[in-house]
Amino acid sequence: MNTTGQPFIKMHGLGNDFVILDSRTHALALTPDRVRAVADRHTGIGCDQLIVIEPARNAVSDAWMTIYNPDGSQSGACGNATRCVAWLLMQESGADKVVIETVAGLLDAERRGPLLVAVDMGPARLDWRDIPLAQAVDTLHLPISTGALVDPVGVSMGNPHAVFFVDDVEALDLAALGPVLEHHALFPERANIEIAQVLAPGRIRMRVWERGAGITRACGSGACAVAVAAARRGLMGRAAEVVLDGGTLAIEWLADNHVLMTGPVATSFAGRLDSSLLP
Ligand SMILES: N[C@H](CCC[C@H](N)C(=O)O)C(=O)O
Repeated sequence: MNTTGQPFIKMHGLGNDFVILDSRTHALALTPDRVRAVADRHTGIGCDQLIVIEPARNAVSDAWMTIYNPDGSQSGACGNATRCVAWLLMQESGADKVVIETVAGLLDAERRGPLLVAVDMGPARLDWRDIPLAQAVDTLHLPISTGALVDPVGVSMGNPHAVFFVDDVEALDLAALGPVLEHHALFPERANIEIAQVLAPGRIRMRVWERGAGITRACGSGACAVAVAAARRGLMGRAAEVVLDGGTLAIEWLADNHVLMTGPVATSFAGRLDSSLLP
């Protein structure tokens, strides 16, 4: 039983799972290699993202959050982890509202139930420069295709997404198509790839190939991107129930262009990292 290593908490949002570290209490020095070691599901703890809660960097936020993919890359957004970190901070303070800051901006989060959290994920970025894309194109119809996936919508929620609308998300080989599209030349910072199928008015099914992580059971920023893309394409209104492999998120694209995401959080276990993973 490791009693001296860096403490961690394992949490998930609809099966999108996280190792959460806290540098406010235990200073740590992460490198891409150490992120990969912790995230490895065979030789490490295993997670879709490694999250670090850091001291707030200004008076308007409660904490800073850094997001690492299991390949060691960083991301500007992680919706499911934001709900989990917000929940931890609210459990700590007893507050029902917190502000989390990331490299992409400030995120307001609010408790909606004992294990239910709403996050204002910030504005949808729709200009090609903000996705970012390698050239000036209409983000409502990106000029790329791979196999049966054609004509996606580009959206950033602080991280890049390409949303493809399809007739049946179960019929596509996302494991084969995802990595090709993630690394497409149109995406200088790569992209998260979503395939989405309208089930009914206000209800949409999606699956995701996450940048730097592969297929995950849920993607909060991806669900926001899908809801915005569907509204922009006129496929539904500005509120949607987004059904992911791991469960359902409620998304609303607000009149001020911010996107509100509401969904559950869950704790799995806590422990301390062996020094072989994080010296
Ligand atoms: N792979 C994503 C980060 C995690 C996003 C996802 N887990 C979420 O809940 O938003 C990226 O590189 O932008």
